[in-house]
Amino acid sequence: MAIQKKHGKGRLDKWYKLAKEKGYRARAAFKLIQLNKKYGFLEKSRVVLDLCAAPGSWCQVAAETMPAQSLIIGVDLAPIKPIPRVISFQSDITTDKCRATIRTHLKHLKADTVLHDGAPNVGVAWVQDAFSQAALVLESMKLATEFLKEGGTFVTKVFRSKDYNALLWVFKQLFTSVEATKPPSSRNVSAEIFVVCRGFKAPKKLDPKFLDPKHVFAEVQEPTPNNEAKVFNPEKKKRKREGYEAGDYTQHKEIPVSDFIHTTDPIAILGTVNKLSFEQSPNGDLALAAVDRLPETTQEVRDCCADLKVLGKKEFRTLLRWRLKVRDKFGMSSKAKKEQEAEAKEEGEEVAEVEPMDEELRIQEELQRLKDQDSKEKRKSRRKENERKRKEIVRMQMHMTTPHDIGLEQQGPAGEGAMFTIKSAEKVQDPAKITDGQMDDVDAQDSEDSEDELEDEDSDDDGDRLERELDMLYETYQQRREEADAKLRAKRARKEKETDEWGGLSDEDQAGDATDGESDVEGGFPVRQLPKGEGLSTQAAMFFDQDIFQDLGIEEDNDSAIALEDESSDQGKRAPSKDVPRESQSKALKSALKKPQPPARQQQADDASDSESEPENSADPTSSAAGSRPEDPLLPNGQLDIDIITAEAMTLAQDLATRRTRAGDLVDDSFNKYSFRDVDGLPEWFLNDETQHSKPQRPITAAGAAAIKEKLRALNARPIKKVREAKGRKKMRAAARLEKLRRKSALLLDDEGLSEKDKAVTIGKLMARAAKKGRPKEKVKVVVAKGHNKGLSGRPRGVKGRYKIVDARLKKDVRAEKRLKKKLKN
Ligand SMILES: C[S@@+](CC[C@H](N)C(=O)[O-])C[C@H]1O[C@@H](n2cnc3c(N)ncnc32)[C@H](O)[C@@H]1O
Repeated sequence: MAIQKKHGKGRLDKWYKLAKEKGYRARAAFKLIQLNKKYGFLEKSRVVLDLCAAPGSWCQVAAETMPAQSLIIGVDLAPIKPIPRVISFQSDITTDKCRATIRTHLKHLKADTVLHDGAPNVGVAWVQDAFSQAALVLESMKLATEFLKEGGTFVTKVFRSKDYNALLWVFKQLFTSVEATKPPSSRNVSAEIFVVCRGFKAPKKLDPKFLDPKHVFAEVQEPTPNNEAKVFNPEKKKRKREGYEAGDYTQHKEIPVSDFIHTTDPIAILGTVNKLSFEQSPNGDLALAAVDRLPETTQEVRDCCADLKVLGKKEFRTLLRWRLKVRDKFGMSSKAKKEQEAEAKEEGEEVAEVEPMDEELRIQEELQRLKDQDSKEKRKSRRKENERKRKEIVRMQMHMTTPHDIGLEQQGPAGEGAMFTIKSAEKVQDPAKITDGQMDDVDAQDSEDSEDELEDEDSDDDGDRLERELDMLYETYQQRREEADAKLRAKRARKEKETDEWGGLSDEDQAGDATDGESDVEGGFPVRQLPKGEGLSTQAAMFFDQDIFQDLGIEEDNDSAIALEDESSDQGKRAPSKDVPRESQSKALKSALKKPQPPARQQQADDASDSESEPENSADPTSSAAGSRPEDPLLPNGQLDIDIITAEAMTLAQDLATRRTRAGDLVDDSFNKYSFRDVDGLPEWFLNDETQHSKPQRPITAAGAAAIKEKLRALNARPIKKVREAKGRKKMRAAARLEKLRRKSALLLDDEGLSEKDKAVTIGKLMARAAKKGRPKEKVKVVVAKGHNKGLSGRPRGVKGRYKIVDARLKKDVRAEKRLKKKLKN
């Protein structure tokens, strides 16, 4: 049998060495020291009970820290070598004998603090270890409740297993404050955590359930299983902080597809399992074979089932939808069941009804069913209402509605029985009907449809629920990613800022809307008025009046618009460098280098994709070069202050400089197939995923890449911040000295009592002193008076600069004196 090395898991770490150095019997001593440093319970305690104390390092710490004359009792299964000021004995803390012995030692006293660092004989299997440790904790708490005084403290070690939350719950019932902490000396690889429970409530009658392992560990469960972590972050699961499932010690999990179809919690399966298998067992599985042969079981579904750990949200959705379809086919969904019943009724078949044996039981069941139905409906309406409110708030934040509108809606026009609802309006294919006042048709159709709708709602219920669950999990997952990733957080903040900054409809817009006379109506659609007399030709004005140009800043910057107009209309006829004024060119270039503003949604999507790639990898050179600043300020010399940081941007800049590309081409290029993707109504998760790839790939040249490399090299060659700061400080001090000197010299010059010569001499001295101050202090060379330097009166041979002759004996004596002083101090 292999011998386990004592230094496995890095046991001989710094705490181990420190414990040896300080004379503690175990490195665990530092855990108590650190816990006490944080909560300070030992200094206030006069009586401490240390359960599971061997070899005794916690007792040692307690004896050191607690006031003199304190009572410390330590107990363990293993013998504890005597420790001064500590009473120790050997016993099992789960036995009555141990309890009796403690009582005899405590006499009439109660403990201020009960410590428990117990660990059962570990190494059998994680599940058993974790469970028996949790049970031991409960036993120790039993003793604590018996011997702790009111307001006392209980410190215990707990393993983070699935029983952890149950234990915390019990502690919270008995103590006013419960905090879990992991001291630095506790190894990160260890699942142990320490719980400090303060303010023992000392209830007169203790509910025995609190101390019953069967009750505690069976009843108190984790409130909600963290399916999100399972679905979107399978790696997290590997850490096994929650502990392994009983009897499940393998990493790879494979279950038959039929289990996935049958389960009531498909998301949990998707999160925990590696593969859904279509393979038949030796005895054959009919359900599996049927699923395998269904036309709905496409190759895509099979591929998805083969490895669940590599799937994204889209694929999970596909699997969930497929499951619903299969359940429908097999008559497992509520819709299918209803259909079957209806068919049976139609055919005049008698639907077998099982008479309940007991009338009372039947009534109870019926009541329960009605209750369930009622609560389901309530939940549904609450959810709908919440969703509506959320949307309303978003609309309000975007100035798309006013609180007044909300009030109106709440009062009812859009609610039940309303004369006109958008929903009913949507159902009418011809909007003209509504304008003609033919709402009767609408209502009739509405009432007809309402039954179908109800049925649809029922049948889609399962799918909706699962999709909602999946959406929620995805949202939480995104939030967690944002929390962990500062870049994503910054991106989200920027997005929010953009949304906030949108000022809604301006007064002008509204005024424009109000004055009908100014906008022509053609075929029922308002036609935008062309800008008049702004120096653009009518054709150009119409062209630039398109929505996509609205955010380009062309209107604000008339010159650049003219330059662009010239370029767009005269392309090929003349080079802009010759005919367009230089200033206009620079402005056109500026607006070209600014990221052209595609539709708002597209830009958001682009932003999202940017956040996930490093600036160097960004495929949009204009965004990575100039996109970091909202405005590109001009340098004092009038040049654009654009920091080019990517090879793509550098290539583009070089192309622009050498006229291989013109600003106009750049603008044209920006309107590519990616700019006008129709993203309306697409879910956020899809956009997040898709926009990583939906962007143009711009070529880079070797020269561009080399230039960026050179730039980075120059950046890296700069001195580090500390050095630059030190140099800056030095410069500042020199400037201050010079200023002082200048002031003093001015005073001296004004002094009429001094001759010109004296003034010159004094100023010369001042300058010499100031120059000397700036120089580093010259080191004094110490020369020992021995050998040929013995008895020497003058500069020793070969020594330049400042020197000091010292006596060898004196040197030794001074050193010895210092040593002695230090020793006495310690
Ligand atoms: C990690 S050690 C305690 C170290 C101790 N706190 C120290 O500082 O030296 C865990 C101890 O729990 C003890 N133990 C486990 N089960 C016990 C039980 N039922 N009764 C008493 N002690 C027990 C073990 O004998 C072991 O010495």
